[in-house]
Amino acid sequence: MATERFHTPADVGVPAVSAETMRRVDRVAVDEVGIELRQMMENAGRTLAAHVFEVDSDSALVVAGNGGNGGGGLACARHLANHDVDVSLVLDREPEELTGAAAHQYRILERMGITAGVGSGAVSGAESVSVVVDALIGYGLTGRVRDPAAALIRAVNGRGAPVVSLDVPSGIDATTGDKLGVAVDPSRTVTLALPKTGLRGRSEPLFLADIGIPRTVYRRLDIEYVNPFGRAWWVKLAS
Ligand SMILES: NC(=O)C1=CN([C@@H]2O[C@H](COP(=O)(O)OP(=O)(O)OC[C@H]3O[C@@H](n4cnc5c(N)ncnc54)[C@H](O)[C@@H]3O)[C@@H](O)[C@H]2O)[C@@H](O)CC1
Ligand SMILES: [K+]
Repeated sequence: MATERFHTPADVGVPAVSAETMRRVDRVAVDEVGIELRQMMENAGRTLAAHVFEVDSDSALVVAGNGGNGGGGLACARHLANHDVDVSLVLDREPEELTGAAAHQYRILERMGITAGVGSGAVSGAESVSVVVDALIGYGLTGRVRDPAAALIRAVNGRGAPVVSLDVPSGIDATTGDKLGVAVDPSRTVTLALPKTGLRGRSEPLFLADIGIPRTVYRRLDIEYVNPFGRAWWVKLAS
């Protein structure tokens, strides 16, 4: 099967990958090349913050889950706060239940004096939100979206504020593009490293962020890759 490609404005073709292939890319980057997940996450969070600035930089609500997607969103929250954005935070679980990279990122925010609300009521009740960051679920979605994430997604859509989704809109299967029950309806999506096949044909603008994965990673996996970024840190993509 021919590789599906997205295209940059300069007409560079970028291969689209399934969740499974993306997971392999991440694994090779970490295990074979020695790039730590937190390094990539820092780049993801910073670029995501830059996109929030482009949409509106007054006040942001970051909605985060417990995986790598949530970790990127929490890193973004830190960058936003450092740049004087009024940040509020909502998690899909109690902070004590966070694990791994998400717990690490959250602990930093706590020490900065930023604490999270939990659940959909905290999304609906948050005051003055000019943009929402959707970092609930990325390519790690498994099966139909369950509560409390499902209720959080409905509450995010219900706010009517512009939404920036990290990697894939939460609730969309990264490989197939299927809505698994309920999904965030973003005003833009910032996907990481390579576009996911499930993002093909979506109506919101799509951007590809450079999270620092060198081409040797793609070469090791026989993924045909030409630098799509030029000298920039992100690029717009068309499918
Ligand atoms: N190179 C990398 O590995 C990087 C990955 N990053 C992000 O990490 C993501 C992948 O991370 P993970 O594999 O941890 O997975 P995700 O973070 O995509 O998904 C796991 C989260 O989704 C929830 N979830 C999954 N299925 C659900 C369902 N059916 N109903 C309700 N909740 C559900 C889990 O409870 C958990 O909170 C990517 O999409 C990307 O955004 C970034 O943080 C940067 C670096
Ligand atoms: K997301």
